[in-house]
Amino acid sequence: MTHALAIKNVTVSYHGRSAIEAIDLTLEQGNILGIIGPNGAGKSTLLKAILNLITIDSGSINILGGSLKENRNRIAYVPQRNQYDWDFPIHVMDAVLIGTYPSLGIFKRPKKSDKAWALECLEKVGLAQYANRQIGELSGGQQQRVFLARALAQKADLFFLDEPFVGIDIASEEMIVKLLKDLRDEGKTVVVVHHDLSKAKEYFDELLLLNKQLVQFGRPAEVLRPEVMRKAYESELAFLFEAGVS
Ligand SMILES: Nc1ncnc2c1ncn2[C@@H]1O[C@H](COP(=O)(O)OP(=O)(O)OP(=O)(O)O)[C@@H](O)[C@H]1O
Repeated sequence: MTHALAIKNVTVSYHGRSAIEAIDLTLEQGNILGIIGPNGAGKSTLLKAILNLITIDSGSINILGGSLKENRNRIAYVPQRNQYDWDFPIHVMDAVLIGTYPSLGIFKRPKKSDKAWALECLEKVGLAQYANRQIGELSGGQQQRVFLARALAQKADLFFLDEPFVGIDIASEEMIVKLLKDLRDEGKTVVVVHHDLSKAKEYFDELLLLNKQLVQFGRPAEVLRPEVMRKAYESELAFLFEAGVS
């Protein structure tokens, strides 16, 4: 089976300062990977590099055995919630239907079957009854579930989510985790940028601990060891102690 991701020696910098350095990673399909690390560790940068949203200085990134361009239709991306304009007037159903556009073509009207599939995806996230609401009227957790429904509508094989649990209620978080595990059980791959370490063991099959460089990659039990975590969080802890927080 081809790898979900094969990242070789990837470095990215902004204005001459490196944000991630020499990252190597091979991820098998059928896993949920959590990308963790302190603030400014380069987690979002790595995700953007994989998705070709920023240019890499060096290295190579292979997705599902090919380039991003070749596999674009097999990839779904849920950005951070704060990257959306929630006042933009769009119905929940239409937001999900956008997920079917790769097969639909952007100027074609959705068919009955597209609408039925979008509704099914909304059902999976428990929001079918909100199909005709404006998206701005929903709670943060519901909005995040709509965007997961949109990703599901895409029928992707590889899902990327950037901080999906920030500012959402616990019921939505649990529902999203369950859906991600269902996707994994179907053989799909899920990559999540995440900063709350307390649930990391429960949520992820693999963890990538980042602090500009790759500190550790492996099973949560291997990565979440104090001596490993200290390597990544040392400077953050030193800062907190200096600031008088204990
Ligand atoms: N557009 C940009 N221009 C310049 N520097 C940037 C830009 N985006 C990120 N950086 C810098 O690159 C480094 C990595 O940032 P990044 O957002 O990838 O980290 P992160 O681990 O996702 O952080 P956080 O957990 O705080 O969201 C940081 O030092 C950040 O200030």
